[in-house]
Amino acid sequence: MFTHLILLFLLLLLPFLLFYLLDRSRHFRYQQYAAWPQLPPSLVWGHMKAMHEFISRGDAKRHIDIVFLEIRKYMGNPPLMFFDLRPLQQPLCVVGSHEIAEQISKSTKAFPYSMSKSPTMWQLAPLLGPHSILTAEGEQWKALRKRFNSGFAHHHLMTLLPCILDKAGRFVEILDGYARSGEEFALDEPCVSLTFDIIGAVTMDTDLRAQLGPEQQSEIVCLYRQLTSTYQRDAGNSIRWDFLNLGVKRERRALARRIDTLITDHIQAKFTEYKAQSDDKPARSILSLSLQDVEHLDAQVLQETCDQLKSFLFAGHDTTSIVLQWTFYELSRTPRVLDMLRRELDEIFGAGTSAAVVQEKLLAPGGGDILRQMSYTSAVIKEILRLYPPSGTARYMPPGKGFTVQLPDGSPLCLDGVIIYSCATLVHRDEAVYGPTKDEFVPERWLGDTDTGPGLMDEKRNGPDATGQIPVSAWRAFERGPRNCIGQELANIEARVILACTARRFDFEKMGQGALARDASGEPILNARGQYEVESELFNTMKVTAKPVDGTRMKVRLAATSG
Ligand code: HEM
Repeated sequence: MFTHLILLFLLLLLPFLLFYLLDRSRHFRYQQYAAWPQLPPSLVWGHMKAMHEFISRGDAKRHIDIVFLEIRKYMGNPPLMFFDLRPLQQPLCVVGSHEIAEQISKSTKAFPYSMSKSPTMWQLAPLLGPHSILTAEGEQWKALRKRFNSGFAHHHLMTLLPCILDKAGRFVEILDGYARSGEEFALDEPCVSLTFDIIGAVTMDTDLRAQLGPEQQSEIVCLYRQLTSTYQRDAGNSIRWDFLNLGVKRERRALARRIDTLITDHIQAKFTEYKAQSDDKPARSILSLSLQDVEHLDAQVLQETCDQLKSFLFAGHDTTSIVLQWTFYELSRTPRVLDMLRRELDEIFGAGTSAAVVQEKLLAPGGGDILRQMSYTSAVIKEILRLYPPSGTARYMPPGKGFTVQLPDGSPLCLDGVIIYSCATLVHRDEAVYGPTKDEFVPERWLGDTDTGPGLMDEKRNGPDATGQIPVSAWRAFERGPRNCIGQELANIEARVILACTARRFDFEKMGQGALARDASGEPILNARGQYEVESELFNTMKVTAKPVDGTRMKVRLAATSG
């Protein structure tokens, strides 16, 4: 009898419960973020269904940034877009206006280190380590940045030029081999190996031997490659399901532990070596600089240093290899730019195109200044990073912090409680800033302004583009503010050196996706913008960062001018 009464009571309660849930859902879906620009939400699916529809309109492997570009256009170019992905993910706001992106990244009195990083970055903990500079906050982050800043300063990196040139020389040999054999290959592989070798030498003071192939490369490289591949299994998907896959999590933890052991052993050996070294022959790597003031290598310093080396390996190899791949591709289909670039390199380095010629010039007294003279080369790199930024930044402020930005129409918007994705791809392709050529490869737009550093925070230049100049905050491939990229100078030096060694020596030809279209006589078709037409567009896919979808399949030949 009593049980019946309870059942009856529950039955009577059910409509109220349903009404309450419906009311809450309505609030979540329709009212809570009603002021934010968004696609029409569905009561059940939020924006998941609408997003899925956009994704299905093209190749499902395209990077989510490309889908965001399409949604922004559909929505009439709002400065930011809200996506309700609850309950699968927290609400997401994608920012495409440089004025708002700048407010998110800059230091203010209330938020000196800018908005906090997003908790979604914890997915990368096995790759970066739990104490990574990329995810650290507050004073802990500040101390790490201080400890490593001097290692990434220009004058220190210039002392590492011989080692960068040495690795670039090996890269040229590998491409020479492909040119001789004429075989098709994925350019991603030699580019990643090259940047692995450079980052290993520059930061860890070790030869990772990544360019020597699978048999000879260091175990760290093999394990790191295995670990990154666990993040690429659902490449292209915007909603990541691997958080539900406990097997993948276990695999990542096991790989991360083995990498940690190798790196901590390496740090201990180097520490002993540095302490035994005489002061007149100091080691030059970023690791040695960071251990300079360390008297005793306790467990905490060891783990912290290990996490930073892992973070440098991750952040420092993938991004730069992407820049190289897109640069070689765009050069292969833009003869005007290739010609200008080669002319600049001829003027600076003379007629010979071998890596040895470049090495000799750059290592001669005053050689470092040559890198500064490479203005067209720098404009090419800056333009590639505008069109194909490998990553953006994801931030989050818990509810109640009061992190408020001003929208372009002057109204305030509190960003608390929402994952904020400041999307460099959207900012870099904003028609209001870059005009009708926003999607075109035009390095000339940067001539006279090839700097990729923080730039001056001039209010006028950050405001609407009244002067015709591109506002400094509208180029943010390395992000801006206190959490900007610590390795940007290294990336710039690497890219310039590698282009100096290769751009005149090789002609690349894209195979498959992005291959040149040809007329009836087999000649490539030059369009009005000075670019060869392609059969299908090459595009980025999500592989932790944004990478060309097919690994950039290429053939390479020795250029007619090479000698
Ligand atoms: C073209 C190459 C590169 C690009 C486009 C790039 C881009 C970026 C971006 C967008 C961020 C901000 C990430 C965020 O907010 O979550 C960042 C941070 C960072 N990058 Fe790079 N990066 C490049 C090369 C490098 C290199 C060569 C290194 C060398 C170690 C490096 C190390 C780092 C580190 C440690 C941070 C975190 C800085 C901090 O929070 O204090 N990056 N990078």
